[in-house]
Amino acid sequence: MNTCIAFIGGGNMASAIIGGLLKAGHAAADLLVVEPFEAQRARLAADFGLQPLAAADASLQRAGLVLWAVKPQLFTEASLPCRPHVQQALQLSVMAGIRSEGLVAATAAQRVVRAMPNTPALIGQGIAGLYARPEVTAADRALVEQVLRPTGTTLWVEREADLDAVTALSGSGPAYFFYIVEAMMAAAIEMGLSAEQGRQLALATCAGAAALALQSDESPATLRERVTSKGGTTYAALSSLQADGVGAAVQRAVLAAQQRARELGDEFGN
Ligand SMILES: NC(=O)C1=CN([C@@H]2O[C@H](COP(=O)(O)OP(=O)(O)OC[C@H]3O[C@@H](n4cnc5c(N)ncnc54)[C@H](OP(=O)(O)O)[C@@H]3O)[C@@H](O)[C@H]2O)C=CC1
Ligand SMILES: O=C(O)[C@@H]1CCC=N1
Repeated sequence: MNTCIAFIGGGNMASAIIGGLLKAGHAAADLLVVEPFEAQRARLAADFGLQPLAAADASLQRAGLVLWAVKPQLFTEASLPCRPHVQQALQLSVMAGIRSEGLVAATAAQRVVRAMPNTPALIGQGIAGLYARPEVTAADRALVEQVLRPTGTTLWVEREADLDAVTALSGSGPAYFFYIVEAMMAAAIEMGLSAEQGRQLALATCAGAAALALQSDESPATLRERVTSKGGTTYAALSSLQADGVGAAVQRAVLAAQQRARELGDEFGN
């Protein structure tokens, strides 16, 4: 891929994608980054050998793809100085909640793809939901897939509103998982294991369970039943989870994230 890519915002998500692109052989000279925060520019220079710009300038016109990775709250401010330079490029946004109409309005570009990645992208094991506006070509879609491939897998959705569900499920999802692991670790300590033993046992169990579910033809419900001996320990734990309404609470939590994604869209996304 010899497209020049400009990143607007060089934080966590941008760094995950930049790291993947460089590993996949993309030339550093064909990566531009606009990053106003000096310490972050220094980090990008040290980690990737890049020379980020402190502010947008005409060099952005080299970019065939502009990747938006600032916080949604800062999008309007970040887009103003970029607007004169990016109209011809394909726009790829990873910002939660900024709708594609808002991207068209702010950049005056027509070809806009929204992506919702997640933090396992940092180790190439992310999953990103993707939505393309009708003006986006098949070649544009292929380029987006190529850019995100080093960060993990991708999944296209047909309706833009579905990205709010993707955000709630897989975008924020790693945090739900860490929350459960934290609770398992706290229980380990309560039962007299060390924090490190608890961490190892909880994480290896979760990683193994996820790998098993991914490889198996059986549903997660069937796999759960296989762990659960009649009158045994798992049954005791699952009964406690059920009595505490944990399943319903998780569903409500995911819907709360979807609602927040919609609100961000209403606030910032046009
Ligand atoms: N973290 C996650 O799990 C996920 C995040 N996202 C989305 O990715 C986007 C980035 O998130 P994340 O990487 O975590 O955030 P970060 O805060 O790490 O990165 C954003 C970067 O943009 C910089 N920035 C601020 N203002 C401007 C500007 N005017 N022009 C250019 N750059 C600017 C920030 O600098 P400074 O620090 O000085 O403000 C910061 O370095 C968000 O929109 C988020 O919704 C999507 C999926 C998952
Ligand atoms: O919390 C957030 O808003 C972002 C979007 C998905 C993950 N982090």
